[in-house]
Amino acid sequence: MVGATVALNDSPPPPQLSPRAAAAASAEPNPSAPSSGLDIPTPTSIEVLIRVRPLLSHESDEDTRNASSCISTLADNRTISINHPSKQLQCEYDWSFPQSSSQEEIYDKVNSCVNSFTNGFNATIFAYGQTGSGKTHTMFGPEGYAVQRSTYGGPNHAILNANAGVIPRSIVQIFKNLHRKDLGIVNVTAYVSFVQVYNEQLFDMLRDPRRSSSLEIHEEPGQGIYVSGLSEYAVRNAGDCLALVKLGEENRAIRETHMNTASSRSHSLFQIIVEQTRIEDGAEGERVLKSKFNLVDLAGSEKWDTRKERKFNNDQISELTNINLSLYTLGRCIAALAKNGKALEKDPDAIPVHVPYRESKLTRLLQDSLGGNSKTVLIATLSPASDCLEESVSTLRFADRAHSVMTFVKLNEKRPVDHALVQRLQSEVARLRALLRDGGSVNEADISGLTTAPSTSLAASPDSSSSNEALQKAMERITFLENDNNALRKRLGMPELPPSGLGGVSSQQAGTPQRHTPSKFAIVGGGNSDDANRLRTDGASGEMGSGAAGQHLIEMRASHEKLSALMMDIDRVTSRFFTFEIEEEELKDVVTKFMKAFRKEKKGYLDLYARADRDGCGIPVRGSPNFAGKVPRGGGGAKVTKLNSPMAGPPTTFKKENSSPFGSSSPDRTSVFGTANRGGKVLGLSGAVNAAGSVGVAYRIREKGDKSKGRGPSTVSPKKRGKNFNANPLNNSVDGWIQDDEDDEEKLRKELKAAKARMKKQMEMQDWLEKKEEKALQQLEEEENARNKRGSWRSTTRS
Ligand SMILES: Nc1ncnc2c1ncn2[C@@H]1O[C@H](COP(=O)(O)OP(=O)(O)OP(=O)(O)O)[C@@H](O)[C@H]1O
Repeated sequence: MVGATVALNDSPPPPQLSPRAAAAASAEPNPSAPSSGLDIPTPTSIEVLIRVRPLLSHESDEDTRNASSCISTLADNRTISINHPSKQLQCEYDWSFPQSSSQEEIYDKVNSCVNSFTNGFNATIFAYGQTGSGKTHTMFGPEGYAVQRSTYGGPNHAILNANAGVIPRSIVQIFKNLHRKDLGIVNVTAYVSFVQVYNEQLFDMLRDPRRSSSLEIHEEPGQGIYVSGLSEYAVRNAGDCLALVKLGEENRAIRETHMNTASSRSHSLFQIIVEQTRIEDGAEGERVLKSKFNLVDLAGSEKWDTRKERKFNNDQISELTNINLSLYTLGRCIAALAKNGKALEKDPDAIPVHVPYRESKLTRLLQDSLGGNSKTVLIATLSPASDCLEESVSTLRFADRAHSVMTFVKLNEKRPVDHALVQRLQSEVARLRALLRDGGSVNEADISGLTTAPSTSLAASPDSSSSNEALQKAMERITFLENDNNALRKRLGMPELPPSGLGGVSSQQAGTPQRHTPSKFAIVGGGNSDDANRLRTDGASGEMGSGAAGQHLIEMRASHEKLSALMMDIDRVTSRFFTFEIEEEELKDVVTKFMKAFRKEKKGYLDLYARADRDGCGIPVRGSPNFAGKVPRGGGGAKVTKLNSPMAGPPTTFKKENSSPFGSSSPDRTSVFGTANRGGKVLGLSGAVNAAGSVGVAYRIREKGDKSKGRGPSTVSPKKRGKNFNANPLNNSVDGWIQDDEDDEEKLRKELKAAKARMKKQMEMQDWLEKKEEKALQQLEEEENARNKRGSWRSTTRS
């Protein structure tokens, strides 16, 4: 359990909050801080909140369950206390909510996660707990929680009732944030999707109420994990979003069980993706942020009760088995991730154990949230009833493990190339070249305005040796600018320019105590392309000038190229794994090999930087006072912008249909600002409402590969999408096609037959699962022991 835990009875001694976890928790990125450096993943532990709901009347009813309340929270708001004749236990988490907690109090504790999301970080909030323990109540609100939608659809018109849960509250906060004037947001688009995992199959909750077309999960480099075929609705305001939540809830698989009159039989994932462009005061150029927010309401775990077995029909058996199976896999993933976190803490080169994400749809869907790039909060819900004690302890154990899991949070930022800056750098290089050719000296004023370049003083001096020194520095500076310029050109997709040669001198020339003239430079490089090529070749073989910076840059460039090649190799082999061309073992072997080479090369690269720094080349290096937080690339201290970020987005395009029944089809209606304001000023909010009074929300569909299509709902063919597909999610009546009853009956009969055939197996599986869980945990222990003995292999906890 987190922090100090007092074990009162038979519970094992509590693990303390690890130093690494504590450090990581304090190292959590500050979303409102300037972006620089936040694209470096920050290890952050999953935040664990526990909520104990009140005892319900049917639980305490003497004629039915006659249960008493045996779980409470202590005044420190962290400790959960179990007080039952068979078990006494106290354990501490990040926060524990007492039975009397309001929905608002719960939300207040996750609000920072919502703010992180709107500031460009991926975030996840998920509710876990026994069936009937209050997950849906916490995430959505109790049945009938009223959310008023505005006719105008502005964020402040979405009025929540006090019972509204985390999801509706988050939505309102998200749109409030996106409309803040001080964040420099000039354009923003928000997409919403809602998917459920029912019987190990994925269904679109917004367009497939009858669960007729199951969807597949895919992963592609640069895009992460996504559900192919899932509709993503472009929402303009909180009102749109809340209407979709409500619709999705209506389409969720629920059933009355002995524990809950409306028990969710599927795991649901409500996802919001926000793509925003910001232009901040005083910042160079615009930033594009793209972040994902996952709000997950899991189906509840439930023990197989043999006394009630007879009352279960085939569907129930199938649901229960699948729910338990996926939660069991979730538990194993959490256990493996927790082990990896602890092992890495002890030994950074520890070999991670396998995390079985692929063994269930749920864990595959949540892979990023559990061990990837996401700030994650777990809300574990408990019933205080004495007859739920066993399940409650099991939930607490799960929560405890979850807290040891590290995710790696980073800002999902893309800084589009600033063409003006490139132009300025190019003309700066040209100007410096001209100055040198004319035999003039270069002084500080000549290079003003280039804040990212090395700040070498180039004051002119009548003394020939110091002027030679100044010249040397000027040449180093030119090399720097040329490299920087080429790095920018590369990002623009433009061909690299050959080195002019002005930035490098031979050892002989460097030692010449005379002012360099244009003709001298012509000997080295002279700006003509042949010479430039020669220079590059010479440089690569180490003959290029003895100017320290020139030499360092050549070596660093070579090292950088090797590192890039290794990264590409790793990327290639990983892609092959995801396309099932190679097995996990092979992946591990190859990656181990590459990582070894990579580490070695990286060390050399950092050493080069250190040497360069020592030699006074003005290149910031880790540990030196001028290091800004990351190793510069492209041969200098210029600010590095990560273009190859995972925010490349799904392979989708957005298309609007003129004939859309969703009201206006103006091209701006997908923007939260509702205006054609890309890069311009915000003109206001769009609040198009169609004649029927339902807000029109267009959507796009994620497809595998790059054949994505955006569609207007009116163009979707019922046959293509399945006959029960609801084409218009916000129209309450299912518009479209008429059911073919006979076909359905036949289909149902077949399904029933198949379910019967599976039933026996599933019941056996139930027993087998419990045994397997024990075995898996034992195996993890063994693996950890073996790993401690074995050599070193460093990796992340990602599977
Ligand atoms: N904090 C709470 N205060 C009052 N009632 C609550 C609270 N939490 C849950 N309940 C009530 O308990 C019952 C079960 O809650 P809920 O449906 O949210 O459970 P669940 O964990 O989502 O169950 P399942 O996994 O079966 O879907 C509901 O009637 C709900 O209104």
